Amino acid sequence: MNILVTGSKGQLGSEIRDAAMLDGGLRFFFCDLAELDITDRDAVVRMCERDGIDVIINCAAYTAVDRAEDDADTAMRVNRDGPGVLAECARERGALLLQVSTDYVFNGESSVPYRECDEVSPLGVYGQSKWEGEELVRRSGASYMIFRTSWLYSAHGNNFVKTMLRLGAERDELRVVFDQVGTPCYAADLARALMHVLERVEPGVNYAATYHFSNEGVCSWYDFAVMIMRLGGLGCRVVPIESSEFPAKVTRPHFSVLNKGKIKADWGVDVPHWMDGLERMMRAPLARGGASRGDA
Ligand SMILES: NC(=O)C1=CN([C@@H]2O[C@H](COP(=O)(O)OP(=O)(O)OC[C@H]3O[C@@H](n4cnc5c(N)ncnc54)[C@H](OP(=O)(O)O)[C@@H]3O)[C@@H](O)[C@H]2O)C=CC1
Ligand SMILES: Cc1cn([C@H]2C[C@H](O)[C@@H](COP(=O)(O)OP(=O)(O)O[C@H]3O[C@@H](C)C(=O)[C@@H](O)[C@H]3O)O2)c(=O)[nH]c1=O
Repeated sequence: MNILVTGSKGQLGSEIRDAAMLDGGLRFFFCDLAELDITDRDAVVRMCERDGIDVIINCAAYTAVDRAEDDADTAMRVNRDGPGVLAECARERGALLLQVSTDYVFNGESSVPYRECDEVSPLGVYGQSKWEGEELVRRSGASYMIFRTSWLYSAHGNNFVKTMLRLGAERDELRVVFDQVGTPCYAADLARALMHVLERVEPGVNYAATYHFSNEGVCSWYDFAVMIMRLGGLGCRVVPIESSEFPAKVTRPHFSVLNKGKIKADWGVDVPHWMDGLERMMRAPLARGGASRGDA
């Protein structure tokens, strides 16, 4: 099976690359923006033909949540139009598309973990663009699976954990919101789940499914920050604040925990607890800085 990974130098793409090294059965082709812009239809078709691609894993995205409010055109182009291009190409060649999406498609008004069939109502441009990307994939006629995840972090690239480790080493005190509740997801665990599914897909089956995947458990960004400081051995005090006290362009959902029952039932995917994921990430050589393309 020949697998194209787009946006391969981001957090998830990098973790898939690491996971792929341990898996001999699948043949991967990794491309980031410099090699393949997912919005460039001709380039996507050419590359898929050249490499005989059977599966596309789309890790390319515009992930700057606040910046997207002022740069909606780019966010929409990458997060909506890009998956549309990939889905069309997948349909034409009978390939399978794995699209990655977000908990930010929900408005956070629920008090129980979101299921795949729950109504979406994004609060900002980023969430809206990801939802519209999902819809283009669903309507394309391609064989697809959409994986919504949340609060992704990795030793590769930039994310909340690395920001907390950096700021925690510089400051005595950090103020972090306690009224946004969700579940962090170690990108290595999502990468492993995607590999697990890929190893079990059956040729010729037309998949059309949406799944939720993050780590197990529930916490606020405040709880997450406290645990990061503790595991990082940092003395920085973390002060809980309300979202209104942390200036941001866009409102984040107050509750965006995902229910992962469906992916566990359909594929037998193993889901580690978020604290377990965080412990493993902190042991990775790049966790506290070091050279990673995403850190530039
Ligand atoms: N980060 C998070 O907290 C969460 C992410 N997700 C979703 O998970 C997926 C993976 O996210 P993550 O790994 O964090 O993303 P990153 O932002 O780490 O990586 C995205 C990659 O896509 C590249 N890219 C941007 N535009 C294009 C384009 N037009 N064509 C090809 N590549 C492009 C980026 O390049 P460059 O850096 O040069 O722009 C970057 O290398 C995304 O779909 C995201 O929406 C879901 C929930 C949480
Ligand atoms: C740095 C910092 C952030 N915060 C808040 C801001 C925000 O509400 C929350 C998390 O900060 P971030 O900037 O990481 O948040 P954000 O960019 O909203 O993270 C999101 O990214 C996109 C791509 C997703 O798909 C989501 O699942 C989610 O991971 O913590 C503090 O309260 N104090 C701080 O010192």
